[in-house]
Amino acid sequence: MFFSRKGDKITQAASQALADYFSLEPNETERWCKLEKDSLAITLPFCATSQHLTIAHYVEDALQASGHRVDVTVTQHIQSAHTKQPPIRNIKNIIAVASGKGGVGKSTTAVNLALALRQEGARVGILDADIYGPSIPIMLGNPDASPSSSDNKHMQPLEAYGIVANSIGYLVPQEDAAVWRGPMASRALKQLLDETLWPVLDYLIVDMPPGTGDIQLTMAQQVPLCGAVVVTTPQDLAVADAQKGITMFNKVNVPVLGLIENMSYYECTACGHKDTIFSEAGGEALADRYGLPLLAALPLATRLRAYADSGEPLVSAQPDDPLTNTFCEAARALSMQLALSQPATENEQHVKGDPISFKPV
Ligand SMILES: Nc1ncnc2c1ncn2[C@@H]1O[C@H](COP(=O)(O)OP(=O)(O)OP(=O)(O)O)[C@@H](O)[C@H]1O
Repeated sequence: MFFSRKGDKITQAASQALADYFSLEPNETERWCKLEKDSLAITLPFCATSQHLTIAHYVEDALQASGHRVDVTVTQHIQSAHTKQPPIRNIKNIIAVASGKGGVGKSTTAVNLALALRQEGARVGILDADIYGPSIPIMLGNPDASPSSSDNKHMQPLEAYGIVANSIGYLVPQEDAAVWRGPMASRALKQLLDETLWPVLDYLIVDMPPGTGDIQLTMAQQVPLCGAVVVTTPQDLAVADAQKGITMFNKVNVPVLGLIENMSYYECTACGHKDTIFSEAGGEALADRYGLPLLAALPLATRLRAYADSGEPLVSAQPDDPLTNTFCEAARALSMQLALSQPATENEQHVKGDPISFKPV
């Protein structure tokens, strides 16, 4: 009895410390804590590897302050969110990255976000469904590659920088795909999803075609999406289109997990002056209007474009760059938002294990 009451106190104090750390309620963090003899195991339901040590020390200090000397370990386990559509083999969570307007930096954001999720310890894939301009192959440095197939029915995804990828751009010349009508485009997306031999993935990021027309709507309906991220610039025109994107996802009951404002400002590399080229705070205002988290406000930065063009995105090429840190913060916030806002499914039968030919990265 004595021990169980003491154990309860330790778990309560740890839940409170975690709640303080993440600005949550203790009833949300209690289930992450498990007391085993003299140590406390915390299992986060989202990816945040870069924070594990800090969190462990934070909770240890809080426990010590309340008179408990306990070793704390932190790990993470990402579950599948429940979706209406049947899940895809081996993929726990599919997240669309979308934009109402073209050219706002959706693909650049999608690929860096995917790599940031990977840096935070998640197993990640990216599916480039942007039929109008599939740019992921260039950004991953393998534009001339194509997925191999041993049975002419299934494709091996390509691997780059610790993530796996498939793209319409690996399969058909861009001028062919760009003139596809809606049904062909959405059939192609479904095929890419179903016929790729995905290894076990915590997250598959889908880079959607820009816009909010029939093609995008059908795609959003056909894929078991557990959420979407909408990318916009602060400019009124882009924000108005991003708003249409939010409405589109609401229509098909896909929760928007957050917004990313890209090209928020330009900081002069010579004098440090900040210029808000595409207007100011449009993304923030949109996030406030819809009660959505603003996951990041990214500057217009030459190196973000240059690394993407060179075939190794910034997050992979420059792990210590402050912008990489911004992407990692956005990745942790996105992962946490998904874990806390959606019920996880009890049934993970679709997670079968990695294909024999795949060596986990
Ligand atoms: N924050 C940024 N700083 C500098 N350049 C950027 C930034 N974001 C994107 N770019 C550049 O802007 C161009 C368009 O970006 P990207 O292809 O990611 O946009 P998109 O929204 O996916 O476009 P599309 O509508 O064609 O799909 C690219 O050349 C990219 O390198």
